[in-house]
Amino acid sequence: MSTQQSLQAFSAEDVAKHGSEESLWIIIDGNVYDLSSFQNEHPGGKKILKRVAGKDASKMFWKYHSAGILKKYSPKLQIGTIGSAAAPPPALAPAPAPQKQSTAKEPFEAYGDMIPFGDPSWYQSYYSPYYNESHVALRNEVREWVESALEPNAGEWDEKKEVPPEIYHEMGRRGYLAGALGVHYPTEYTDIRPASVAPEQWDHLHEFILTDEIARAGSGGLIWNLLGGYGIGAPPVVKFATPEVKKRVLPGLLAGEKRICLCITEPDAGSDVANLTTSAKKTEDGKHYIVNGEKKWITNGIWADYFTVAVRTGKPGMNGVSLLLIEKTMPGVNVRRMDCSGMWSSGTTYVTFEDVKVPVENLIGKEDQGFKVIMTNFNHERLGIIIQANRFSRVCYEESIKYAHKRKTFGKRLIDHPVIRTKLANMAIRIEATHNWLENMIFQTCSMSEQEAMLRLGGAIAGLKAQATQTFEYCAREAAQIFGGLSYSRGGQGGKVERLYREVRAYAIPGGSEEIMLDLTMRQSIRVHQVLGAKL
Ligand code: HEM
Repeated sequence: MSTQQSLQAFSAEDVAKHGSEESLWIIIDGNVYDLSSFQNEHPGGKKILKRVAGKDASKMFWKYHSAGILKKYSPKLQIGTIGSAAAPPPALAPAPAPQKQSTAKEPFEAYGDMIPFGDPSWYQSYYSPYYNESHVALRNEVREWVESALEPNAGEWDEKKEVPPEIYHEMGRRGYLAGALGVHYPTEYTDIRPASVAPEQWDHLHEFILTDEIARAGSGGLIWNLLGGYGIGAPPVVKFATPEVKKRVLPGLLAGEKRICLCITEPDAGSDVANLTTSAKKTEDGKHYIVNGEKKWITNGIWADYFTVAVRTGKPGMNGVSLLLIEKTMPGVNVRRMDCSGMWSSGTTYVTFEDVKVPVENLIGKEDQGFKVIMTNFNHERLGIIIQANRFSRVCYEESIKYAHKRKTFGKRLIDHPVIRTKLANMAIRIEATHNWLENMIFQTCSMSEQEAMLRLGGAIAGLKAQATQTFEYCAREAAQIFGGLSYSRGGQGGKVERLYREVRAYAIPGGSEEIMLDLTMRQSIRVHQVLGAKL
């Protein structure tokens, strides 16, 4: 295995001497790869490599692969570069770190590959009122990690239905878990600090950037593995658990050493939360609850140490619901993996509670007032879904525009066909509309109290969720059409699009289905605006 340190400088003539099966070297973009051993395991076949042995194979390589392949295989196969310097290849070069202060008058330097609409506009040197240099620094830090450690492996992990636990620990060590709670950065429960942002500066825009950049790996399964259970299961504990429980539970959770999930949905109660039936009956001595019931589609359940569970402690309807922190070590907690059409590495789980004895100290918030706790979770949960769905739409668009520049049909590139440009434009206009509204909403949450945001933004965020998931569905479909057969087989150039297409429903249904969201948009906005003075 070669490392970046041991790269050597070669000339084209040196490479030409290795043009046989016994010693098979090729050049891609000025870098030299030794494929002598790899040729037998090359998924595209051995013969095709022999044809370019000893030569510059850049054109052929880019015809059949996307950039992630080089990132994944370079450490193993790259032995040098053409010319003098043994600099890291472009695909592995660390992201430039422009650190200019932004004001509404001065945009940041361009970042990323500048594909039109391929990144949020403030990455591409457009003016924005929202961001400062700490956002730039975090963006660069996260992107570097995602591009080197996550994106090249996302497909493999999804097929295996498992992300190495080390990656989750790394989320903790980097302070990303602590920064993903929809609240201030909780320095009171952890000594971990993010590398690029002072904890007191950390705001909802940082969390937005963190989620958006991780979503760029193009796998809902991966991002739900890392943030799916935690991002909705941990905030109620942070906000409403007793000080003793917080002290005992939070340090391990924030460090990524322990895992948590949120259990609300049941086989018979999804968006209709007020009708859940999992029961929690108090023992006669008043010291415990005995919990019985089933929870379904629980993200991360199979790996969870803690379960934030909605239970019925009182009368029917929303005023009889409470939240309990149930622990894996308590007898009677059982989990089994569910088979779903997508999100494979997210660990979708069926959880059963059978006579689980839970100390009353594990109550989160007040008895029978769990519905309020659940309500305070919604904006954060939905904004997370929106951020991810919109970046996935962008990934579909970005993959498509790149592919459209290399694939030729009827004698010209796809991008030269007006029908393909129209498809790309229809994707881009939806993505940009969603992103701009999303930035505005997150900016509001930075400025409003949580209570105010819950009341005033609930309707708009519900509408934005519907818009984001409809956009995702649209973009996944259009990208699949552009990729043709490549989006129907798993892996390879259309791999991200194939996977994302299967993940669309995981965004349009949970966290409030599109139908419920659209209705809520109007119901809640009308109610709030009547209070604010709308004459209707
Ligand atoms: C560093 C060198 C190379 C590596 C690491 C590599 C790796 C791979 C991998 C992992 C795949 C599976 C599909 C995917 O995940 O994209 C693949 C497919 C393929 N490769 Fe390569 N490859 C290399 C060079 C080349 C070259 C130079 C050619 C052509 C001369 C080539 C032609 C193909 C073809 C035709 C496929 C099948 C594409 C399809 O299924 O549509 N590869 N390669």
